[in-house]
Amino acid sequence: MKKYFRIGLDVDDILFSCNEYAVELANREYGFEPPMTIEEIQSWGKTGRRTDVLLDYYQKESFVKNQPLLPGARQFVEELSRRAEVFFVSAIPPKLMGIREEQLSEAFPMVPGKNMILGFRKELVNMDILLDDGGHNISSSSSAYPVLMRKPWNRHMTGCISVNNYDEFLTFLDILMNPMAYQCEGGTENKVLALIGPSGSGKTELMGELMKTCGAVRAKSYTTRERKGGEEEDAYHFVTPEEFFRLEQEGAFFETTRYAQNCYGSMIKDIDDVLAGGNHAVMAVDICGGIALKRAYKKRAALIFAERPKEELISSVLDRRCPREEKIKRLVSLDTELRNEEFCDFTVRNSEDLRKLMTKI
Ligand SMILES: Nc1ncnc2c1ncn2[C@@H]1O[C@H](COP(=O)(O)OP(=O)(O)OP(=O)(O)O)[C@@H](O)[C@H]1O
Ligand SMILES: Nc1nc2c(ncn2[C@@H]2O[C@H](COP(=O)(O)O)[C@@H](O)[C@H]2O)c(=O)[nH]1
Repeated sequence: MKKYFRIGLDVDDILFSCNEYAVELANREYGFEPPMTIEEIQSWGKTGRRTDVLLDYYQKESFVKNQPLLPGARQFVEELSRRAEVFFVSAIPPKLMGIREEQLSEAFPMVPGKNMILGFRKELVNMDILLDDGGHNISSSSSAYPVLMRKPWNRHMTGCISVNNYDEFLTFLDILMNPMAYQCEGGTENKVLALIGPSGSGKTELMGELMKTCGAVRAKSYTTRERKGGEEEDAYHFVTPEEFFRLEQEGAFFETTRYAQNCYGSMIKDIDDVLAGGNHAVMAVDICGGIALKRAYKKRAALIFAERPKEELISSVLDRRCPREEKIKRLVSLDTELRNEEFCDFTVRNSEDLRKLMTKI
């Protein structure tokens, strides 16, 4: 069967451990006290911090030769190869390209050598989907769907399609390849109504409307962000970053995301309790939350895109009572988020549209 999708996979920290392995070697070589952790890696290139020593490892032959294969990487590539044509897209210095080629052929014999694209100009690579952990590679990608693999060093990335692991990526691929299996339709069953859209698009307003007019009940999520001026006290469970990370470590969340440098997460029990109580569950999520909801609830999840003219979105963010830095991040991600409409089941412009939609579903 012809495989229609071309998927480009970054290699470092997608298939082989890179930053984590370098941190391990650096701690051994330099005896850092306290030991260096991957949480300290906050961006690419030299930063004037102790993590700069890591950059030397990436140039070493012995480093590339010994990078450990990440758990599940082989099965992931095998699975992808069954569904699509897989390419490796790896930024590697020219002198190390031969070693990378050997490393990839040995670990992934199912991918032909001609599908290795090695070099630093990733922005020229035009795949259907690119999976990469480098925020700069995602922002500059010419691929149709750049997907970010969430790692500590790309937490600043906002509004883009991102996944936390191989399973989430496979779900995203499935949604693209079999959209009809996920398309929300009418029926009597209560739904999970997920409002999606850029900052200021009216998600909170529409959520209030759904609660008032359709008896929908909000599944409240968790966030580490500060309550914004004028926001209701129970808009979220407002928690400290420490509390959020504790819950995350305990596996309490069924999905989490990062937005404008803050953490957000929701719990499946909160949604299921609303459904079990005989109501529609409603929540506002970013596109990553939308994908996670489709993974869990398939057709029962209605992704509703809140559309609003761009000028109004900008004006709404400028008026938001929150730190200036946060406003900038929200504005920068507007265009990326507008593109996410294509993954939603429905688009609404106002409460009138929403009321009409609710009579259909
Ligand atoms: N269609 C609309 N027309 C005019 N004003 C609107 C519209 N939708 C929302 N607003 C106003 O814009 C502001 C932002 O709306 P809202 O908080 O609902 O957006 P949001 O998508 O939840 O934003 P964020 O993700 O930033 O929290 C609010 O003051 C709201 O009253
Ligand atoms: N994936 C998830 N996204 C969430 C969740 N709670 C909120 N959000 C989305 O984050 C951004 C920012 O929210 P804001 O209230 O600070 O404007 C927005 O797109 C929300 O819809 C969640 O639990 N999971």
